[in-house]
Amino acid sequence: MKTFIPSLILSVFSNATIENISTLRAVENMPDFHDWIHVTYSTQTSVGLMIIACLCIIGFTLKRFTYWRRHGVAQINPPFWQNFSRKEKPIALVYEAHYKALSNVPFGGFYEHGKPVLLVRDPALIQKMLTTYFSYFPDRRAFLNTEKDSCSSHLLNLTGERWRKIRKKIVPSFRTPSKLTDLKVKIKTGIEAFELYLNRACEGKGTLEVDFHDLMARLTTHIIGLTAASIPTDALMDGESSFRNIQELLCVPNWRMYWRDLFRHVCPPLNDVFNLKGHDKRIDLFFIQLVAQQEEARRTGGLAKDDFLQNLLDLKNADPSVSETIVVANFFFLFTAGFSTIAITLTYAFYEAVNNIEIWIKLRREVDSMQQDEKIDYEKLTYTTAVIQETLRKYSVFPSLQRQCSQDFEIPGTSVVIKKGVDVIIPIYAIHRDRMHWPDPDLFRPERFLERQPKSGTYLPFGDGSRMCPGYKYAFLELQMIMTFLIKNYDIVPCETTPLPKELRFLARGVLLHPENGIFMRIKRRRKI
Ligand code: HEM
Repeated sequence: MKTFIPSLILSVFSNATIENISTLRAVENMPDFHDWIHVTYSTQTSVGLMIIACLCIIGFTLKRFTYWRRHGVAQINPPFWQNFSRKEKPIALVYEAHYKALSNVPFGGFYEHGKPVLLVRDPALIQKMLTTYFSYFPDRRAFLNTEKDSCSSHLLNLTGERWRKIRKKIVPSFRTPSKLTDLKVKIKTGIEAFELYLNRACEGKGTLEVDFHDLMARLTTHIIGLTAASIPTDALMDGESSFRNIQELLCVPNWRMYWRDLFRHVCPPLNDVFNLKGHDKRIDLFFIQLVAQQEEARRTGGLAKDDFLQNLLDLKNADPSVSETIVVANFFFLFTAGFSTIAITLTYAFYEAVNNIEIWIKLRREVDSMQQDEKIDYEKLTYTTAVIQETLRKYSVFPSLQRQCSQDFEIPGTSVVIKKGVDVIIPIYAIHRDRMHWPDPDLFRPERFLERQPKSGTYLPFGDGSRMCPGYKYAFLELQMIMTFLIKNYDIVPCETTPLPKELRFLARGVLLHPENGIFMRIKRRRKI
């Protein structure tokens, strides 16, 4: 076998074969024999070429899938096909499996769509990579063409100077104390509209059995409509909601998205060749039209509004380098981040609280002891805040943080160099459920946040460093306001279809930690006390 393949390859190109053929060509009055020789020759050539091609593929694959081993880093060897197969497992669990497989090392390598990716486990190293060594890891993995793709050139994907400029300008609109006070008023308006919607839905039977995730998504969509664009959305109206339909397209993955992602990951230049978009065209169109309508209405009405969109429009008017695409993309992202992350967190927080009567009683005691709504000091809601923190630990909405190495980086204390362009994954879902850092990690125990501060690098629901989530204060405020409103005014209990903890599944292929098939619960107006 050892000599068979090389001799076959040689025979394809060797003079001997050519000489034989020219001798035989002299026998021109023997057509059948000539044909036979021709067929044999072309079969030999094809087989030879196929073998060469196979050898090249095998060589290339072996080289690619031993990248980490060759660089002195422990690696996970998934079956080759798994690199390209459709992900049937939620990404949180895929990375958790890698995290566990690399349990003896501070970092290790794996392969995603054939590309080497570094998974970092050590909290101290993670902390440093996100903060002290930020200049080596300033950006996330970029698969999209932020120049051409309407909804992709937003903060999450932008890099370098373009990212810095936009972040500096839009972050104050949801972080400074005065802005947070304004936002509080808008969130309250949204909650009031929701109360009418919920009471209407509970009418008749007096109780409502509902997919709590869908209910929370309607509420948070309505609120982000007010805070981001000062518009009431149709999410709290009966019947079809255009906003919810668009969100379904965005959050529920399908085959088209899978193939698009695969092409993008395996061969990024295909982005440009086929002009691949990050999202369904209908999503792009929806947000392009929404921004254009709002811009026109504000120009003709002469009315600048106090919201996220106005901030982006002001930025575009003041700086010619800020394009319409940047405005649409960032508006799209704030809108999406603003509804989905908060709806998911609320769903799991209530799921845990209603399944644990002690937690529910403690929450209610704290909320009932507070003053009337207008005067609630959310800072003082220590137990409610601990429930939110514990929810974000057990169910980290973003299961991982991503970075890309921008210049060769030698990991301190080792001789391992992370090469420029290598992707880095920080598996926060797995870290948040590691018993080394969190005793009884599957237990929902808010008290752990009242007892001690988490160790640095072990609790990262909002990321860290200069790329940290700028919306975390706004998110906390909204979560606290919605939780106090619901706990104060409604009884929420599990129903027959509420999944047991062991039955709870996350949506496979989703970017965020969506519950699969929603979480049904029963909700009823609380009797006046
Ligand atoms: C429970 C709610 C939320 C969670 C758990 C969350 C989590 C995260 C995480 C983990 C990141 C990546 C951080 C990193 O790479 O270090 C991120 C980025 C981001 N988030 Fe949030 N987020 C939430 C709500 C929001 C809200 C309400 C907004 C705005 C309205 C928002 C806006 C952003 C933006 C703009 C980025 C990109 C920041 C950048 O790259 O400069 N997030 N978020």
